Amino acid sequence: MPLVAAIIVAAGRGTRARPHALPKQYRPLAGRPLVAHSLEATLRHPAIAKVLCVIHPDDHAIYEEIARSLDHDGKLLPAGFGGATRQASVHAGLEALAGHMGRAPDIVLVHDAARPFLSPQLIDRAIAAAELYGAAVPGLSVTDTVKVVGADGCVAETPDRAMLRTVQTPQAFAFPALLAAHRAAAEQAIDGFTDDGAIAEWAGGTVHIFPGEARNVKLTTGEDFVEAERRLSARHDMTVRFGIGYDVHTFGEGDHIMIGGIAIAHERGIVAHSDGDVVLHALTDALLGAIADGDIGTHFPPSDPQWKSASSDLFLRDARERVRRRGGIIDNVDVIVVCERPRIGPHREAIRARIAEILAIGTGQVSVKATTSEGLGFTGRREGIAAQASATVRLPASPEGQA
Ligand SMILES: Nc1ccn([C@@H]2O[C@H](COP(=O)(O)OP(=O)(O)OP(=O)(O)O)[C@@H](O)[C@H]2O)c(=O)n1
Ligand SMILES: C[C@](O)(CO)[C@H](O)COP(=O)(O)O
Repeated sequence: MPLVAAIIVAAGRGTRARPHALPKQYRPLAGRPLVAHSLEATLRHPAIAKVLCVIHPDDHAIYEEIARSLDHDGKLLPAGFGGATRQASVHAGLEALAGHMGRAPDIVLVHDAARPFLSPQLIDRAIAAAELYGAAVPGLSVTDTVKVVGADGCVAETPDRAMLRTVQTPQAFAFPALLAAHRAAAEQAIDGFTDDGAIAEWAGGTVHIFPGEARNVKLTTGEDFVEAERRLSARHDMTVRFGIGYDVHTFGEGDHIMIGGIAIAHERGIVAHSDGDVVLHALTDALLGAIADGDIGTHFPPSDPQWKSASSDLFLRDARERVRRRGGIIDNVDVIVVCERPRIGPHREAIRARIAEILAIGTGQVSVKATTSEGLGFTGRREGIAAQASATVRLPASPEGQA
């Protein structure tokens, strides 16, 4: 059995997918950052022993959070830092693999973080082709007629489309040969290869083509994200689930309170075992309700000292992961805060952004509202604060999703 490693290249800036607050590989797709889809596909594949993601140094914190959320049994290696071009990023990944793995892999797959629809069958074909040929890329026949256009903007040539293929990733190679080709290109300062097949070819190798998959598209523009979301939401094997949550905390000593993961200055603090964030607690219960998985107290008992003063984003992240492990997608969450003071309006956008970040969804999927209780009851008497939340989740209609 060959030792197989995969490199996921995720160090680009996603300029063609802008404007968006995040580089495209961290932008949510079906409730998960884009890069998490490719990472999961490779981590789950039994023939791949190690996975290494190449990231931009500026993205270290966001990537580490995603890496922590993945089940990988030690299969995910520490991230490598990429370069200014895709070629430089792949080279950095190959060098990192050579350094991190006691025994260098026999075969390496190089895959774009921007291709989230990577199937196990395509990985199987890539590994088989690399074993057989040493260098192989997935290709699709061209169904449109392709023109070569001259500098004058007019057609210069119409190549025979039977000879043309569009190529995708994962591209698969004998590891030593691809590393040597990248090193040779770097030594000669030859840059600008847009795929690894081209580097292998430049180094004198023969590159084979195996069948790619039409669904294995690369998300390059904002429209590609819209289309990918549409494809995923058009799945008929998902069922819509709805959950609610409610939480109350008493005001006590202190000078701030946590609301939706944001510290807000206030003349009172909160009495609680954790940080007492009613918004994150209500949202946690809403998500757990949607998947019928108990409540926040079931998973984080207040009697357990380890949750003393815990930051409540931990609870919400746990609920998010429970949804994900069932193959679920968070469609939207809505929360209403009930208090006379502090005023929530000035903090609303910060709270929405923080919740969206914790849940790895878009801010457009997060609603935050507030009301007073007109002086009535415990909130009216300013003795405490309450929050109600709802969540809509889609779960696979399969037994695993419903279990
Ligand atoms: N310096 C770079 C450039 C690209 N990539 C990765 O290569 C893959 C394919 O590149 P592309 O889709 O072009 O991504 P970007 O370079 O980020 O996009 P753009 O060209 O629009 O900026 C992506 O997963 C991207 O993160 C990389 O690791 N390092
Ligand atoms: C590697 C690749 O995905 C194969 O089609 C493609 O060449 C990457 O190009 P990009 O400009 O870096 O997106």
